Parts: sequence; structure tokens; C-alpha cells
Amino acid sequence: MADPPALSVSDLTVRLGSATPVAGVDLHIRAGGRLALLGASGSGKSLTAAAVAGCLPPIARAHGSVQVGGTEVLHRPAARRAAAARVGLVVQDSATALNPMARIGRQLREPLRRRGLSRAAAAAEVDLLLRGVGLNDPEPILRSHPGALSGGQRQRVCLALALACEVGLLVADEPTTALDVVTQAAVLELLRQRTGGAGGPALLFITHDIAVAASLCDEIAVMDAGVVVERGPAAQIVAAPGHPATRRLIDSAHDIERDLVAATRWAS
Ligand SMILES: Nc1ncnc2c1ncn2[C@@H]1O[C@H](COP(=O)(O)OP(=O)(O)OP(=O)(O)O)[C@@H](O)[C@H]1O
Repeated sequence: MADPPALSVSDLTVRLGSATPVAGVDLHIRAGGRLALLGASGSGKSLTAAAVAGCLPPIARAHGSVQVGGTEVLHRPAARRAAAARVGLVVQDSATALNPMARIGRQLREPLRRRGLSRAAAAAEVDLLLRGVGLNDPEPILRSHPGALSGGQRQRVCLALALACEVGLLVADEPTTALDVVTQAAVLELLRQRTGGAGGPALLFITHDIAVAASLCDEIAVMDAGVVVERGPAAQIVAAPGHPATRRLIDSAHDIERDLVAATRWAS
């Protein structure tokens, strides 16, 4: 039998008081697929991601359906979800995603111990996970508290933590926005290597950057004012954008590229 979709969102609506920042969103990611949810600031991407990950703000009222791995989870906060319906979450601000009081080693071993690994097996797996996300000298990282790490190191630890939970779906909400360009490229490459395909988790990648969306994901869904206005294969959306919101995102990417070329000429 075919695997159930990693994510199936139908008619998702999120209300915050009298505002409706997410209005009737449908999304679909096949097992091992990668979808970018693309949109300008305030278009409703993060609230959609929060509904999927089970961490909407308490004042939010959500309707519709969110199925992870075939299980309905919309009204189940992250901590109350069955293991098969858990979602790994990597957010922009990794400083808030980790417990500031606990050493990295403990935070990474915990989910592995919960999965039934022995103390020794969990320690070996943590070592592998950190090396797998490019932290090739794990010992000092394991002994550190989150505040002692750089933003790039913390983001890699968050990715390792999400992978330690062996989820079928990873939600990455602007995971590289707070990083310098070199570290951004490294973290994006890691996401490319560690998600998608037969073995890795599916990916819901939240971004306002169409170039990043198209380079990492097979499909793109564009949000504008709480609604998905366009969706399709990434190459097709970039080559032939059908909605003004998508064209605006492409134009702003071209503007940045033009500025960069002009600055390079100026400097040389
Ligand atoms: N906790 C909250 N309380 C009140 N309003 C909120 C809350 N979270 C989001 N909003 C509002 O809902 C709308 C959508 O927010 P959301 O964070 O989903 O947008 P976004 O597309 O992710 O934007 P960005 O790229 O800037 O993060 C915005 O107008 C935002 O101000």
C-alpha cells in the first residue's frame, strides 16, 4: 500500500479575534516531498506552519483539517500527538527553540531515550546526528548550553534535534533568515541532504525568498493575505508566475540581484 501523504491540509482557517489571517488554505505534501510555502511578510505563512506543528498561539481559533501521516492533528498540540503524527520544527530564532538551562547533549539524548534507545546507543546516535549536520567536533557542543553557541551552530543543533525525533515531516519556518550568507547556504544544503526522498522526512519550508524556495523544493504554494493564490512545480512557478503576488516576489528578487551586480561594479 502507498505511504499516506506526509501532510494534507484542507480548508484551514485561523482566526485571531476578529481577524482571519489564514482563510481556507489547502496544502499537500507526498511522503518524502518538499513544498515551499512562499509569501510576503504577514501573508499567513507562520500561522499556517504553527497549525501544522501544533503550536498556534492560545488566542487562535482554527477550523478545517490538518493530517500528518494520515492522522488528524489540528486540535492536538505538539506534545499530545502520537509519535507517527509528530512534526519536527526548525524556526528562525533557534535561541528560543532550545531550553537555555539544559546542555545540548541532554536535549539531544532525551528524544532518543524516549524512543527506547539505551544510554550508550543514544550517546552514539547524538554523536552521529551532530556530525551529520556538519558539527564535526561534537564533544564541546554537547557540553555547552545553547547561549554559548553561535546562531549557525544552534540552527544545526535544532535540525539535529528535529531529525532525532525521526519524524515524517519537518517544518522549517525561515530557518536561515537570522544567519550570515555563508551559514545560510550551509544550512540550506543540510536541509537538502537530510530531507526528501525515500529515507528522509518530507519538508514544509516557509520563506519569502523565491530563489531559495525554487532551489530547495519541488513544489511551491504562494500565499497572499491568508490565501493560497498559486501552486505548482517550482520551475513552472518561477518561469511563468500566474498571480501578481508571485510576480512581486520575483521582481523583488531581481531588484536584490540588480543591486548586488551594481555594488560589485562600483567596488571593482
Ligand atoms: N500571536 C498573534 N497575535 C496577533 N496577530 C498575529 C499573531 N501572529 C500573527 N499575527 C498576525 O497574523 C498575520 C499573519 O502572520 P504570520 O506570522 O502568519 O505571517 P507571515 O507570512 O509568516 O509573515 P513573516 O514572513 O513576516 O513572518 C499578520 O498580520 C500578523 O500580524
